[in-house]
Amino acid sequence: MGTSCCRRRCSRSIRARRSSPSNKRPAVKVALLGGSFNPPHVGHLMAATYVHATQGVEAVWLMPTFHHPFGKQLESFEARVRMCEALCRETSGWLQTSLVEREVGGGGRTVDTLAFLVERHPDIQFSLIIGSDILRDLPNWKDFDRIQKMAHVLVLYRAGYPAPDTVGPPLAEVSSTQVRELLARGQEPAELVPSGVLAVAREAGLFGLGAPRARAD
Ligand SMILES: Nc1ncnc2c1ncn2[C@@H]1O[C@H](COP(=O)(O)OP(=O)(O)OP(=O)(O)O)[C@@H](O)[C@H]1O
Ligand SMILES: O=C(O)c1ccc[n+]([C@@H]2O[C@H](COP(=O)([O-])O)[C@@H](O)[C@H]2O)c1
Repeated sequence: MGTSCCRRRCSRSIRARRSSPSNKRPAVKVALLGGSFNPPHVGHLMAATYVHATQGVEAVWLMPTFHHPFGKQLESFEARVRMCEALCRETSGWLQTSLVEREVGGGGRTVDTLAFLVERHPDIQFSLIIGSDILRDLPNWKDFDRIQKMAHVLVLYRAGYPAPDTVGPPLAEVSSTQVRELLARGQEPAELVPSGVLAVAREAGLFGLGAPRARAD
């Protein structure tokens, strides 16, 4: 999948729109869900599904970070992309994985990614999904005001992080941190991570999976 695929799919709908007799058709709407995805989990899937089901967007693009702006230590970009692609396979095709953050490079700031996407896809109207836990970090984001000019920002209510002006009901109480902690204890987070994502993680030996476990005796 990846960016090229997002471009292909969107180009198709854009071409269809351009060949339409009316040029008053609304823009193609795409919601972006950026994240570490270390690993992706059912909370990401629920967030994307909620937005696709209620916000009138044709597609949701997962944008795994290439360089995390705050320097989080993560599994490799390629491995996280493969896990995101496995998450996307849980849907009928409206959820796609974008490699754009690798293409943009730099410090991994969302404003730069968004500016790049807006220029590349002038016919797409972007919205940006963030969970309400992110609100406390926003003062440290680069140019959040500019982000709001380029995209409609949708703040989803992440369970445990109530805030004013969130959209929708509280979403699943699950995090990648919790998943990593379970894996580190040798527990299978089968109820929190789709099996296809876990299969990719296992096959690639991510999060210590498949590594020899220390014996207590
Ligand atoms: N359970 C959830 N409900 C709603 N939004 C979520 C949920 N989990 C993640 N998100 C949102 O998805 C985006 C990407 O999240 P990220 O990949 O950092 O996952 P995370 O679970 O927060 O990871 P970590 O525990 O490693 O910090 C963020 O905007 C975050 O708020
Ligand atoms: O643009 C910024 O300054 C900025 C600072 C921190 C995080 N972000 C983005 O926010 C998204 C969620 O980040 P995180 O740490 O919750 O995985 C991800 O796409 C990051 O690139 C963006």
